[in-house]
Amino acid sequence: MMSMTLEVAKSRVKELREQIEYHNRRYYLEDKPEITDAEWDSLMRELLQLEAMYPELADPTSPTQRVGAPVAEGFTKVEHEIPMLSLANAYSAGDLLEFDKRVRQVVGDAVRYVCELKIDGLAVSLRYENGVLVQGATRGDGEVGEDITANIRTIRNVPLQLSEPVSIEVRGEAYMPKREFARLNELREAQGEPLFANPRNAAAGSLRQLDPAIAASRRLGVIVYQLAQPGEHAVETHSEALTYVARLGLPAHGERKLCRDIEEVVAYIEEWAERRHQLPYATDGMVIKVDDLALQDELGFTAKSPRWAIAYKYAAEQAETTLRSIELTVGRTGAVTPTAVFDPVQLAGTTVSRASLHNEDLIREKDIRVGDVIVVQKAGDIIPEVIRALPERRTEELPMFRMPTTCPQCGSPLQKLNGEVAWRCMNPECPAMLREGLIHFASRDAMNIEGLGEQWIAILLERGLVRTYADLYRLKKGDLLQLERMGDKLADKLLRAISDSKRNSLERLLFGLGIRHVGEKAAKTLAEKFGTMDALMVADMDSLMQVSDVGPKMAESIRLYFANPSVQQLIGELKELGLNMEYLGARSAADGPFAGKTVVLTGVLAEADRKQAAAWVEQLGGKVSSSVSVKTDILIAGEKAGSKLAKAREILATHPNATLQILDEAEFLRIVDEAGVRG
Ligand SMILES: NC(=O)c1ccc[n+]([C@@H]2O[C@H](COP(=O)([O-])OP(=O)(O)OC[C@H]3O[C@@H](n4cnc5c(N)ncnc54)[C@H](O)[C@@H]3O)[C@@H](O)[C@H]2O)c1
Ligand SMILES: [Zn+2]
Repeated sequence: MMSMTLEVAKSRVKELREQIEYHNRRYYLEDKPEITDAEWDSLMRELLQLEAMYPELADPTSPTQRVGAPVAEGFTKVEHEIPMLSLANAYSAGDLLEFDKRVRQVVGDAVRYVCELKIDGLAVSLRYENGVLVQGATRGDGEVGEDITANIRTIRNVPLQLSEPVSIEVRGEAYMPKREFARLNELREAQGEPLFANPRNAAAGSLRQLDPAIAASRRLGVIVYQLAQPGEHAVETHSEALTYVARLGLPAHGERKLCRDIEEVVAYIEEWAERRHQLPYATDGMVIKVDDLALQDELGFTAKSPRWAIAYKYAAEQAETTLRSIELTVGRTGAVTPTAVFDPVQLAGTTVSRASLHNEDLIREKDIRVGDVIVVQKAGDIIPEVIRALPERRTEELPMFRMPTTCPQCGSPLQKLNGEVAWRCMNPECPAMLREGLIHFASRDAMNIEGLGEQWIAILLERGLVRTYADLYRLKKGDLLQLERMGDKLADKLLRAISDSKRNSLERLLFGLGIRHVGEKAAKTLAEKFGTMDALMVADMDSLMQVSDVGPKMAESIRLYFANPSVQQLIGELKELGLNMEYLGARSAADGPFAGKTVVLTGVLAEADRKQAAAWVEQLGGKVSSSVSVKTDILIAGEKAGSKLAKAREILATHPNATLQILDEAEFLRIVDEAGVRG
């Protein structure tokens, strides 16, 4: 690079800036990156090096000098009183030693650092006035962000009210837990929707939405890592600021350590290199911050980042292995998905040997062939993916991958519907589709038949006890008792769960049937708008498309589905078997805002007695408990709340990771009213 002429450098710099701008738009605005973070980082590093070598090429509009991207259309803008900046990066212990040297040159040797795991989500600002949440915003370009208050309110661990009536702004990382990311992508794949590249993009894509119902349906969390104006709150160090923030009831960053020197920092980074994969959220590094706020002030900022902090990035974990075969599986919509099967490798804490290849086009684009050396990594720390093959390592000519023309399960011809990349088995009786379909039908978000998991479904199919969805409701105790490992009690329990599911509201059945493009949310809207299965079955394209969220693709798919005589027969049978075919109004408990939460009531409520309030909590999915402990999720505190409220505050102050949320009566009633369970 040293021998590069200015002309060559200039054109390379231009090219890099254009590429980075392009990828920034894909990443920050569209939440759909095309390249990996490591690839982006290397473009950025090259640009930084060139700009350092050729100062005459400096430009204040270069992406090296700017944060993020401007606000997307449709959002209200929020001006940040204090800019929300990025962080400088370190990739080695050497980089950290240099950072330490620069810091000590300015502030002297008595400096302590706080290390915090770098959560891979998106930065958000939360503003409280007199203890009440008034605004949530994205970082945007650092100066102006997007107003996402309505979405932030749906995040369960963000308190709507603090334990003290203070006015503060905090910053934190909004993230999608790894398991939720996996669940969401599975659902999207099944529905033929594009996948999110990683939890960060999924979180950003969920929060940067104009409809808060989307964010609400995805289980996001926030971890607070900064108090915006610590000077106003009588704290002298960053550590104290986070302790204070936790005392207010905010989810302060808990995975942190105060280090005496940079060597201790390096050791802490090592300590977490592997362990971090066990955390419920994805992390991509460690943030190192000068703890003393007065020293932070002395160090100040560059245009893009604070001089008192640096982000150490762990190397993206990739491994090379050999592709042994490409397996084909048939999903519940009939789509045939190729899966790479390779020699087992250690990756981000586990051994992996399989990764989805999604579709034939992708395999051809990446020219992946059985026998190739391939590079694999885990997207967002959780889902294994094949990044590329290394054709230069081929020692012999390998055959190109070819999709079979018939279903690997039932032998019917495969078809490609217009515009789609997936090949599909169109045989409605294909056993593979039925198996996947039943798993989905019984799942928690669909008919919620507890106990009827993948294994029992496989056994029922194998024994020929079930051939259609309707057969589930025809099962007799005698049938079940023939099965191995099926006891009397278990059989009763299973039959009761199956029978209970008959009473589900229409949306669960609609979602469970697995109509293409009809997700959980669309099922709900359709049930609400049409009221009954009969009305929906005869709806024409026009009336379907009048429903918000229903586009031509979904409307078409619904029409086709109900036009199918075997579907009509199935619905008829389900009706005869006593399944409810109507929308039952208010949300069912398992979707309720308190679903899975342990709730404690205390104090006096003005508008409801304790018993009534408890009934609402239960109707909305919560479990009422009488005492406050670390396991409590929500405390509803009325007037004159005493020892339970004190206990809750104590827990929040002493457990930085506690997610306990304190609601007053007004907030509680607002949730109850939004869910429509109050008369
Ligand atoms: N793949 C792509 O196309 C593409 C495009 C643009 C950016 N990127 C990725 O984004 C990065 C640059 O983005 P950036 O400017 O947001 O910088 P960054 O993500 O490297 O670092 C700054 C951010 O870290 C976050 N953070 C997490 N934990 C934190 C903690 N404990 N304390 C402080 N901050 C914490 C904050 O949100 C902060 O804004 C790149 O390194 C790259 O990985 C990728
Ligand atoms: Zn088939």
